[in-house]
Amino acid sequence: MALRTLSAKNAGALDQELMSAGAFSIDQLMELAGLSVSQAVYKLQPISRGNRILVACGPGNNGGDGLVAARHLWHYGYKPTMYYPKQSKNELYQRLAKQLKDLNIPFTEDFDAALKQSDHVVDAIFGFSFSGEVREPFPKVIKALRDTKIPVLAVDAPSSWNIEDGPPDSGPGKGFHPDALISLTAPKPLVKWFKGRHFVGGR
Ligand SMILES: NC(=O)C1=CN([C@@H]2O[C@H](COP(=O)(O)OP(=O)(O)OC[C@H]3O[C@@H](n4cnc5c(N)ncnc54)[C@H](O)[C@@H]3O)[C@@H](O)[C@H]2O)[C@@H](O)CC1
Ligand SMILES: [K+]
Repeated sequence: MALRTLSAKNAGALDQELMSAGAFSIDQLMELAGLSVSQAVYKLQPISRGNRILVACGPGNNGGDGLVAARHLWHYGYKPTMYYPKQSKNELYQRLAKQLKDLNIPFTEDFDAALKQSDHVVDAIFGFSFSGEVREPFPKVIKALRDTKIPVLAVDAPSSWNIEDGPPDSGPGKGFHPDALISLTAPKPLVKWFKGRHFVGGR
């Protein structure tokens, strides 16, 4: 089936439209996005085959989706661990992080050590607003995601991929092909290069 895709610009415009004419709030959209991410993990990684989920969160809304997903995963019975090195001062993310801390979900600064003790990883580092070269502290994280044998679910985009042109030719993301992808609202043009299992979720 041919998939219709939304460019980064149009995906941003659609979010704006949902939050104006559509009367949705950002919290609501993020909650639906994160819920979908948690449901994709539930399908990909039955709890009986390992419940340790490492959730890598970036500084923007893609990271926010990861924060929401982790809370739902905890309630399903998984054991999430958070890697969230660039924590935003934005009130929405602070509330989401507090909700996780109140559940005693651990936050780690050592991504490599946490990866070794995980059964599945959620890549919620960058979504449709990623551009340019990957900046610190994320290059080593992207490399670890590229090299690990542990299955990776990418949220909205494999982090470091160009939203329109797909996998990068150089840099830490060269050769990074996650096992699964969940597109939010609608797939982005990069899905043309994606070969793994694909879900669509969110509003
Ligand atoms: N349509 C939907 O259903 C929704 C989408 N949401 C999510 O929001 C995402 C887009 O969120 P944002 O626009 O906040 O942006 P992103 O989360 O994609 O990334 C922006 C952040 O990454 C940083 N960044 C960008 N390029 C970088 C680089 N090269 N190196 C290091 N840091 C870099 C920026 O400084 C910014 O902090 C979507 O992909 C999706 O995951 C939801 O949270 C809300 C609902
Ligand atoms: K991502």
